[in-house]
Amino acid sequence: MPDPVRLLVASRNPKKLAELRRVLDAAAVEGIELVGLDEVPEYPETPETGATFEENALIKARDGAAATGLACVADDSGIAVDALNGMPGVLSARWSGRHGEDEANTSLLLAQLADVPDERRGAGFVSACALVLPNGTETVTRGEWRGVVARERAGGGGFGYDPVFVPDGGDRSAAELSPQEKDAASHRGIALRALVPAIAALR
Ligand SMILES: O=P(O)(O)OP(=O)(O)OP(=O)(O)OC[C@H]1O[C@@H](n2cnc3c(O)ncnc32)[C@H](O)[C@@H]1O
Ligand SMILES: [Mg+2]
Repeated sequence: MPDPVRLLVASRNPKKLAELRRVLDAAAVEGIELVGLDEVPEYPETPETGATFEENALIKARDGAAATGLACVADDSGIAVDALNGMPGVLSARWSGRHGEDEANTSLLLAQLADVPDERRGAGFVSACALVLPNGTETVTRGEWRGVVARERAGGGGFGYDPVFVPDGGDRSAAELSPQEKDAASHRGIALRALVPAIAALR
């Protein structure tokens, strides 16, 4: 058996990282070893200031591939709310001002939508996943998960806006789904599964 190909999974969000690993593991691509950012020397990271999810995912994956010489996969994601003309979008992680403050971000979104009636609370989680190879080859995929923004939080699973996002076709929030249920339907699950053929081709 040849040595496994090492694939860097570039995310600083432990809960998102766990989802990335779960979906890639479930795809059971043999001969690929997933490597986390804590297993490679630290490298400077370009700010995620792209105008689109695709640009930001590429920023993260290009940094990882260039710094380590490994193939690198990265996700950039967020929630696009219809009544806010697609915002927070690429600003989802820092909607309340600071990067990664889930509680404050969710509270602000609920407050902004307080007067929006039930029939206009549609939203979509969006994920762009990028795979960048050391030779410069780039592949980007996208997934979307439609639902509505609830009026209050429910559930303790997931992360980010999950407690206030109720996916279409059910009445539970994303934070009330099992990890497997979330992976099967989610934006990131869709985008990552679309990337699997390109990952399998690394071997
Ligand atoms: O950039 P990395 O290090 O991967 O981790 P991050 O958490 O900063 O991730 P993003 O920059 O892509 O920001 C995505 C934000 O969108 C939200 N988000 C994305 N996917 C989500 C999901 O599945 N459930 C809930 N919120 C999600 C969440 O608030 C994240 O902070
Ligand atoms: Mg980020």
